[in-house]
Amino acid sequence: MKKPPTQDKTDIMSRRTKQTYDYGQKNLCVLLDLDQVLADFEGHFITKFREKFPDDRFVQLDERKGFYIKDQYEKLDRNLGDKVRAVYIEKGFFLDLPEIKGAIPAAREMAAMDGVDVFICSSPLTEYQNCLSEKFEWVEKHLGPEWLDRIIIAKDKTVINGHILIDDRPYINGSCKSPAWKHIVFTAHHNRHVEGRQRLDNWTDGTWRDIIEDFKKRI
Ligand SMILES: Cc1cn([C@H]2C[C@H](OP(=O)(O)O)[C@@H](CO)O2)c(=O)[nH]c1=O
Ligand SMILES: [Mg+2]
Repeated sequence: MKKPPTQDKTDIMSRRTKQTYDYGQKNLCVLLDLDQVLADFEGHFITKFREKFPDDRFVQLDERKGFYIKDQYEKLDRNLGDKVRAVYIEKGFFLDLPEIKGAIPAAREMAAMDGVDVFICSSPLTEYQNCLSEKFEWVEKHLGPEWLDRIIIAKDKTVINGHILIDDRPYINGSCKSPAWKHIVFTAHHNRHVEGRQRLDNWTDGTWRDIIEDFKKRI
């Protein structure tokens, strides 16, 4: 069993989490995905794509299907793949993502709940050059500098520990075949065809609180 650290060593730790070590109480660890859970990747993509390539065909949000935007556009026209990529690798794309409605107040409220630790768990693009630093900037801008300590960047989210992962990607695979977390699918146009999954549809109707309270009882 992990021993409670001495007072002077805990300074940074206790600032980051409300972890209680082995005093008999356990915190619920919630992993929040960033793109399409807190930040509106899909909506911003369409705006930028149409600005940059006004003469090209595009996919309306309510016609989106499948996780990768590029795959669907390439089915429309195989030359669109490079244009899609050019939109999201451009400097400023990730920084300028608007918030998903209600996500920021919900994340703040969740992090302030007793017995709950919240982390942001996001994958970088392989073309990380702009995306990686802009994810940190986005979090600092929208949630504040104290949230920088809560960012987990992982290409493979299956190896990350936590009780719940709220993520719009419907199938999350990786080297760990039975991840510690339970995946709650955050509803997006691209995943609404996927059936039989526990979901969170939005941050505005308060149902996220029921999910958190329910999981708190289960750990
Ligand atoms: C290429 C691509 C990336 N993304 C997001 C998912 C990842 O962020 P996140 O893990 O925060 O959801 C990030 C890198 O792939 O960009 C999409 O949501 N759709 C796409 O088509
Ligand atoms: Mg996502």
